[in-house]
Amino acid sequence: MAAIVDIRDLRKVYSGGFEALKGVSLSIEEGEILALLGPNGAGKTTLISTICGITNPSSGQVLVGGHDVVKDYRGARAIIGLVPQEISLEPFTKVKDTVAFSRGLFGKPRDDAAIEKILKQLSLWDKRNARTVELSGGMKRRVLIAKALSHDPKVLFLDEPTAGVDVELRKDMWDVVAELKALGVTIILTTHYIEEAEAIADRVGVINGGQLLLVEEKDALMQRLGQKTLQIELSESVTEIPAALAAYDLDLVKDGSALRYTYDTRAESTGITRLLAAISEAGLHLRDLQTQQSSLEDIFVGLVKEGAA
Ligand SMILES: Nc1ncnc2c1ncn2[C@@H]1O[C@H](COP(=O)(O)OP(=O)(O)OP(=O)(O)O)[C@@H](O)[C@H]1O
Repeated sequence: MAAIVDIRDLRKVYSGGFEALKGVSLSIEEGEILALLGPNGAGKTTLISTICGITNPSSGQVLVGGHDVVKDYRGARAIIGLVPQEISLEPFTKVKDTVAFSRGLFGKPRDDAAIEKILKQLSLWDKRNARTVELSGGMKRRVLIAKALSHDPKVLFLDEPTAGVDVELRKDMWDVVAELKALGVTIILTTHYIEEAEAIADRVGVINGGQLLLVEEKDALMQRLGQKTLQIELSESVTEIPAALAAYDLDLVKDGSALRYTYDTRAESTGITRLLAAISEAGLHLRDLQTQQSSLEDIFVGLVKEGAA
């Protein structure tokens, strides 16, 4: 698959001197869903705004469909749909008119059939004559997506599409994203929620402090997030892991006074029962047990440490 978005060493220093992007490089394939995961202030919105040509980069380059977003803004913007974080709609305009107006802004000729198709895709057809002020929050978000799709973009950016949205509506939004992907739209979304990335993304990028810490296939990343450790404190320290326990993924920690077992919470069996029996059979006695779940936080910390090493 070809890259539809190509980001090369992108840096953004805001006028006050704050460096919000510190050299981000990333290629996004046509047809994929990429979730950019990161805490508040990580630089997600700055990255999306720069790709969409709303914020100018301090250095580096972004190509969308081969168009440079600075030198050929119109060419790039024509194939980009952007759903901003904030809901801002003309309250008294009808749904179908607000979507048709967005299409006009891109210089596209009026096309009632195209607007009908988009409204039907987003389950808004029944509401086409409603004024946006009359809609629920979830419907308003759908209207924003319809507006972003009105000029038939190839790439859709969703900036925190489910921030402050309840669980049911969030799932609804995930279905919408899946349907758009099925239509061949490339989707880049930002989120704070790991479960959101898990539910819909093909790849996940983790961004923090203006740096892209990793970009990985979702399945591989989630496997790491699903790992848990069990720390087995021993009554008496050992100098090495007994040969009888070689089959288990164990590390000797705390100067031999504890064993650390790493397991996958998603596996059918964690192997803990067998491990504890094997430890007992090997003649070791337990003093205490502790479990710890690896979290995105751990991954951040691990990555930041690796970066600093
Ligand atoms: N116009 C601006 N001028 C100066 N600093 C800014 C500006 N916009 C954003 N920043 C700073 O850049 C950093 C990244 O902000 P950005 O909005 O990109 O983060 P984010 O990851 O989208 O966060 P959130 O999840 O809170 O939306 C923040 O520290 C923010 O305060």
